[in-house]
Amino acid sequence: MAPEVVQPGAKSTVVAKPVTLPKRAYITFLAGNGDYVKGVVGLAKGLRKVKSAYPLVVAVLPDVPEEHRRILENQGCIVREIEPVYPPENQTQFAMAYYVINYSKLRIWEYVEYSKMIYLDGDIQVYDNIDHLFDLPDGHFYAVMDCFCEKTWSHTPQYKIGYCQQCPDKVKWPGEMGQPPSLYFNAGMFVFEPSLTAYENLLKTLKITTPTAFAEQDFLNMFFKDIFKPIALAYNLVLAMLWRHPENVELDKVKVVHYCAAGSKPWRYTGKEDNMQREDIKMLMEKWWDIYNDESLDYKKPTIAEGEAEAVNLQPFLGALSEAGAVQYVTAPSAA
Ligand SMILES: O=c1ccn([C@@H]2O[C@H](COP(=O)(O)OP(=O)(O)O)[C@@H](O)[C@H]2O)c(=O)[nH]1
Ligand SMILES: OC[C@H]1O[C@H](O[C@@H]2[C@@H](O)[C@H](O)[C@@H](O)[C@H](O)[C@@H]2O)[C@H](O)[C@@H](O)[C@H]1O
Ligand SMILES: [Mn+2]
Repeated sequence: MAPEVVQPGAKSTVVAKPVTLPKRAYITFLAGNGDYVKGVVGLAKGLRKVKSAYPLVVAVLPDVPEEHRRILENQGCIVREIEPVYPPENQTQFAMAYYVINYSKLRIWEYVEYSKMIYLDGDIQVYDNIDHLFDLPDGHFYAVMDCFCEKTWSHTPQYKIGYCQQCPDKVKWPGEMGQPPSLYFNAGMFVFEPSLTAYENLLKTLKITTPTAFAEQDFLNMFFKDIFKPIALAYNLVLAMLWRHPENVELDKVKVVHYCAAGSKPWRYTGKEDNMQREDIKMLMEKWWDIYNDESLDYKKPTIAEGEAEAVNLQPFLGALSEAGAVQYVTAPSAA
């Protein structure tokens, strides 16, 4: 039925098309039946504590057990299964053997129902609201610069000569070694726009790219080199920065902490590894556990109050109306 046309002078109650705001979400990645699920529960509760306005999507590999998926759904997460992504056959020695599964992160570019997403590793915690990052201009890949000083980098020329992008003047890049490395981001946190074109290009390019030590992190740095825009360290404190570049860190201004240093996963913390007895590390462990153990931060399913039930029942009707396309006018006889 064609929508009635408003007669001039008639009063009309416009039932306008519900405005669909561009969808945004945080997203993380979970693999295996081990203890990283604790990291994701902590992240979900941390985002709730800072009153983020957006949901947390969890891209899970098929090997994540039903029980873990239930735990995450009961924490308000949107759990979505993804197929693994493997790099081409290779003899590469990854910095950590398990990095091979991290290529599966590439699946998140397929979530085009979201206009913009913020990816966060499961070993990350958000201590201040960072929703404003969703408003960064489109067309770029935003992430925080990494550090090359940990032993995990010992295979690289920059480590061998003591060069790090966090302090480029301390040990200068020698001219005889050509150009210094391009700015390089840590792939534990980034702001991106899902896109099927980018997704297809990522998978196609991966097939012809020789894997390297930092797996998908190296690959993403190569792929997004031209549109990568560094954002402040406060948005992804790679823990090693505390002892490698303390002059660059203002801990009380840090909004996001990335527990990626050896021995720093809070749910596995023993304090035995190098630097794990530092006072700032012990404080950050306590901060993480305070949120993880805080039951007041557990997800509570929204209940529909009696009166709202009617409104909620209207939704399908309004939805159908909006499906009809044109703005609907419901004319009422003129009061005059
Ligand atoms: O057994 C694993 C290993 C990794 N991950 C996911 O992959 C991310 C990247 O791995 P990790 O954070 O351990 O790398 P790091 O940042 O420590 O180098 C993790 O944060 C998790 O989200 C996972 O779910 N299960
Ligand atoms: O698969 C490669 C991983 O590479 C990165 O971790 C590294 C990196 O941060 C180094 O700079 C540290 O020295 C190291 O400890 C840490 O593990 C990302 O955090 C992770 O999400 C993932 O991409
Ligand atoms: Mn990590």
